[in-house]
Amino acid sequence: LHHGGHFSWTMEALHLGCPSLRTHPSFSLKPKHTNVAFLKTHKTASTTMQNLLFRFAEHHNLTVALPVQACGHQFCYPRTFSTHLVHPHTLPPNVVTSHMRFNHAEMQRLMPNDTIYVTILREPGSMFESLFSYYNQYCQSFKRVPNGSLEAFLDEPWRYYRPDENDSMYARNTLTFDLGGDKDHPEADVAAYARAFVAKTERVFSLVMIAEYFDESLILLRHLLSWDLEDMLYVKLNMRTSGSKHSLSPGLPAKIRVWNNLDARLYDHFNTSLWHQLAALGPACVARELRLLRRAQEKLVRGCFGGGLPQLRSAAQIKNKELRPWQPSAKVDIVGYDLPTNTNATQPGRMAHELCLKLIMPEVQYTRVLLRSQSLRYRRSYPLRSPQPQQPIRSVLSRRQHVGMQPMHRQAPPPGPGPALSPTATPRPPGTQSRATRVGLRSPGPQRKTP
Ligand SMILES: Nc1ncnc2c1ncn2[C@@H]1O[C@H](COP(=O)(O)OS(=O)(=O)O)[C@@H](OP(=O)(O)O)[C@H]1O
Repeated sequence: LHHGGHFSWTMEALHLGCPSLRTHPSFSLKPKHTNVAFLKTHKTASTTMQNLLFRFAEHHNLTVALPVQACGHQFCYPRTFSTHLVHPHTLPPNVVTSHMRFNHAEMQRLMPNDTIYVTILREPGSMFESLFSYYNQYCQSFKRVPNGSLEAFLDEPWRYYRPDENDSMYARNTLTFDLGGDKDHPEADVAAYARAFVAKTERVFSLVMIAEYFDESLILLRHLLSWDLEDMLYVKLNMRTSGSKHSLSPGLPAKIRVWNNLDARLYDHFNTSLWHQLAALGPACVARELRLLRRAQEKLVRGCFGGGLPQLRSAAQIKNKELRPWQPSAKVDIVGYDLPTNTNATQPGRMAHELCLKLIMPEVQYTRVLLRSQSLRYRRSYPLRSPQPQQPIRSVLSRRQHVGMQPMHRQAPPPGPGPALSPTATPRPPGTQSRATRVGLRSPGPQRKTP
């Protein structure tokens, strides 16, 4: 997959008249941009995107900033991101992509100066329906609603919604919140606030992808980062079964937009700007790249699964535990995939099997695998350090906070003891407290997969 792809892909694209390739004939020689911060927003196809970035990072031997174990697989969301939430074995990073509440200043301290910032948004109607279904057992605003009715919630949202309680960020303007904004900005000057917030987001993020146009967004991303076609391949992750989805009755999408007014403005703005960027690339170029991308995708899927995509399965049906996606509650089915048992035999070697496995590996497991491999690499590069007993989390944090005031990307990995925070811990079931919670590191809400 990774042999000769860049050349043939670039030659094909050259025939398309893609402007960036015409004006930069040396495109194929341009090095890939490898410092990327992807803000993983909620329910926006961000897990599919994260998986693509994890695979890219592994393939190119890059470092991915991952959360300290006390944060789980995300940077202690919904706390605002801070560099002391980054695992020391994952420094200095090239890529960051785990869930966080965005904080530009802290990201600048963490990431190299030439980092390209990317995020993804989704149409508010389908996004809110997904949030409402996924978090119906966690988010109090949703739990209060009789019969779990989305219609009832949207008829009188203020009856059920409490802006300051745990998990309220899933119930209103979730995108704005994830981007670091004020989800409950007062109505009086909300239009001015929205304009300023959109402008600020545009200044920081070089590309805002749109979930409905995922492949088109990937093409823009490919051009932005000078990546290869092979780097953009994916299979969809973290989908609900059709039985877990509710179609929106007429009138609901409009109510959702009013309730999530800041997110709706963000979406409208960046959806328009996505199409401007695609127009600048040229419709013929985009159409051809889409065809090439999808053709390559089919080839990959055939290679991995011996035909089309394997049948989607609910978590309980998936034999390999490493491939079971996290389930938010008994009421929602998140589907995943199983690798055919004969994959090893049909592939030329272990690398291919590994690639197929990673392609469908859910977020929680992949984060754990990556932390383990990066910790190993870290220890190998400092072989003289002797193993130390586990330190209390508070002292680890104070050491890292002490390291604190420097930009982290300019530092060597901090010397000293081995991991105080084991990379092998499993995610905690909802509602249970970790030791870190008791020392005050964790977020206010219960520890679980996506929140
Ligand atoms: N490639 C692509 N294109 C469009 N949509 C996609 C794609 N991949 C995943 N999905 C859909 O994204 C939803 C899951 O989003 P996230 O992975 O961001 O969710 S999470 O917050 O990390 O749990 C989830 O939506 P719902 O099924 O409506 O819940 C997925 O079906």
